[in-house]
Amino acid sequence: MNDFLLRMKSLLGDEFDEFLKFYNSDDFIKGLRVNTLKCLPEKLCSLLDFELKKTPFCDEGFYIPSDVKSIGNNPLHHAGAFYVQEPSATSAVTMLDVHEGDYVLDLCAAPGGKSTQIGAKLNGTGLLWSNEIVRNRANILLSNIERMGISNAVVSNCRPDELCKRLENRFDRILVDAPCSGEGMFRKNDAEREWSIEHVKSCAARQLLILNSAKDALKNGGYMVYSTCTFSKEENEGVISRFLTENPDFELVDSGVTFGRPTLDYARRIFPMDGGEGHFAAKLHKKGEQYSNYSIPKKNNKIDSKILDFYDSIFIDRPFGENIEVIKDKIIVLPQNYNFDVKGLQILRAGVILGEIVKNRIEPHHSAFTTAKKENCKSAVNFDVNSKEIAAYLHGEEIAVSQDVKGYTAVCVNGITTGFGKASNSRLKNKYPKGLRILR
Ligand SMILES: C[S@@+](CC[C@H](N)C(=O)[O-])C[C@H]1O[C@@H](n2cnc3c(N)ncnc32)[C@H](O)[C@@H]1O
Repeated sequence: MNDFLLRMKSLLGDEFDEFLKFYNSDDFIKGLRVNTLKCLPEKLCSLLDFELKKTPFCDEGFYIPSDVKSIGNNPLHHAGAFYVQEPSATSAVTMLDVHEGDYVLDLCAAPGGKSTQIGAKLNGTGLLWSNEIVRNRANILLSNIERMGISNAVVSNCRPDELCKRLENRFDRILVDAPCSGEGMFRKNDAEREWSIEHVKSCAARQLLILNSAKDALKNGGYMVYSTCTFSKEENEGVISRFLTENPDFELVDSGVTFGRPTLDYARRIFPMDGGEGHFAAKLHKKGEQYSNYSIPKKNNKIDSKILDFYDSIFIDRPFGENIEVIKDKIIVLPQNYNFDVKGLQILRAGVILGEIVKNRIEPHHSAFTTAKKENCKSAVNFDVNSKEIAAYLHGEEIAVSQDVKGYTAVCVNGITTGFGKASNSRLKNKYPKGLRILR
């Protein structure tokens, strides 16, 4: 038996044999989370051709049958109706208990499973700040935030210490889904061959550093969830115990959930026997009274009437608000609550790109259409998830539309915005970004 399994045996005692059954099987536990910004669970269940079964870890989480293949190519996935997410990975945001209006920082956010879950909970209110230290992973995070239609997010590519010093006392809730030794993923990718106690210890040290950075950005009275997808006690319990010793102004609190099993009284561990591949999460409270969010002075910046005309020519009721700024060639609608001094920080996106200025003209941006609801689009075409038209659109082809559809037009799958095209003479020119298209 290898060192990893020996440790699991001592951790699990009588339950080890049950764990081994999962470990030795090729069928791993698969799931998805419905994105309530774009679709309700009942609607998704009625549109997919396989059965969804609820998980215990979050209201929007479902198991999918292990033989379901290529779900990422489903048009509803392209439309952001759901996020493919290992079921127990949704537990940490449930424990964070985000409320509408909260300012939430997700410090280790790529590829964005938990950030997009937080974004749905905020439902366009408050602010989501998603940070990822690795640049190419931050780009993937951004693309998922766009696909899931989150209008009130900031995506940054910063070191946690640099970022949190600049954002001192600004957040009601912080998630630290820390880089870890990933033991909960071993069954999937045989990474246990790379397992070593030195790696576990270096992950634990790095996690403590990240938590000690994150604490500065949390308001007094705020809550922080630390989570990993590993089983080792040097990470998880070890990191939480050391953090609490070093920071007496923090306490471990009961998150009120019943999934998985308790550890350190209030933290939760999830093993495959509990219905997920494996997760650990602990909720911390920063003592003190919580003060309310800064009131945002209404900006009186004069917006060029050409920009407003463009906005109104494509969307109804200015769905992303009017906090508009032109940065280089991009017209950006910033989140309403974006009042941060970001000089020197690597910000990839704040809010929604409404359009780009190309040779004195304004062209709409893909993310504006994925974020708007169909009802807010002046022109929209709608196709069924199984239609040949939506398949053609996602492949990058031109599609036939009725004669009366004209100009920039949202393309929807069963009423959910996926992208856009430009219509004339009964044809819709494809504007689905090349990097997102399904290859033949
Ligand atoms: C467990 S993953 C996050 C998964 C993400 N929360 C989700 O739900 O999709 C941890 C992330 O931490 C990032 N990371 C690696 N080293 C880091 C460091 N020193 N500080 C902060 N983040 C780091 C990794 O690039 C990775 O994207």
